[in-house]
Amino acid sequence: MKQVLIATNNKGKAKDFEALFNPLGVTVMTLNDLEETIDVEETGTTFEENAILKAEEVSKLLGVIVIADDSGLEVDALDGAPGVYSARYAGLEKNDDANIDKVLEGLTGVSDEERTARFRCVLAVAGPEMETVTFSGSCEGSILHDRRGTNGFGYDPIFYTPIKERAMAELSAIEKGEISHRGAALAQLKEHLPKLMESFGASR
Ligand SMILES: O=c1[nH]c(=O)c2ncn([C@@H]3O[C@H](COP(=O)(O)OP(=O)(O)OP(=O)(O)O)[C@@H](O)[C@H]3O)c2[nH]1
Ligand SMILES: [Mg+2]
Repeated sequence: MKQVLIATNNKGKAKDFEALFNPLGVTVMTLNDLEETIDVEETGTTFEENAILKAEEVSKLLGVIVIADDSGLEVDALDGAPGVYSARYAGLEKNDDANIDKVLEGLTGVSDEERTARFRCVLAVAGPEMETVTFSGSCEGSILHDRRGTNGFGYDPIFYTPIKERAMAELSAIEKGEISHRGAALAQLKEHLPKLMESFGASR
């Protein structure tokens, strides 16, 4: 069975990747499936820097090809925040619910027209004997006034996607993958790296 290792501890991302990879006959493993605990410090100031950092460090530790994902939400009325700090916007403990509250509070009194936002995702692929490569994707939408739906993770309950006319958290994982920043970045990866897809079979 073909397998790909995603250098993430985020179970929500893992589900997104499963929906994207499983139809291709590729199973997804993440850092949560390993016995050792690996948590790379994200010291970069861009999604790209952090994605490369996570991919290269985990690949070096395990000696296999890995994909890392660095992603986040940019809200225009908040000058692009939370951006690269999306996971810890409301505090170091990474609390999705508190992060959502902080975004909603920051947008108090902001009209529907001015609530534009986007998700961004950079995927970095790193492995022994290969140059690290990156692929990016984005997904435009706007921030709702209240939570809607229970699927997904992070800011999905308050992110409205005009393409699907629903909140991201109201979409199935498959539907999310069709329009998401992660789906778009992975589509790039697949298009440009058919060779790499073959080598996923050797990564275990
Ligand atoms: O509603 C959302 N739907 C998404 O599809 C999504 N993608 C990213 N995000 C937010 O951005 C942070 C990433 O930060 P991040 O890339 O550092 O990941 P992380 O720290 O959660 O896990 P890891 O991969 O680093 O182990 C996440 O925690 C979320 O708050 C999303 N929110
Ligand atoms: Mg992180």
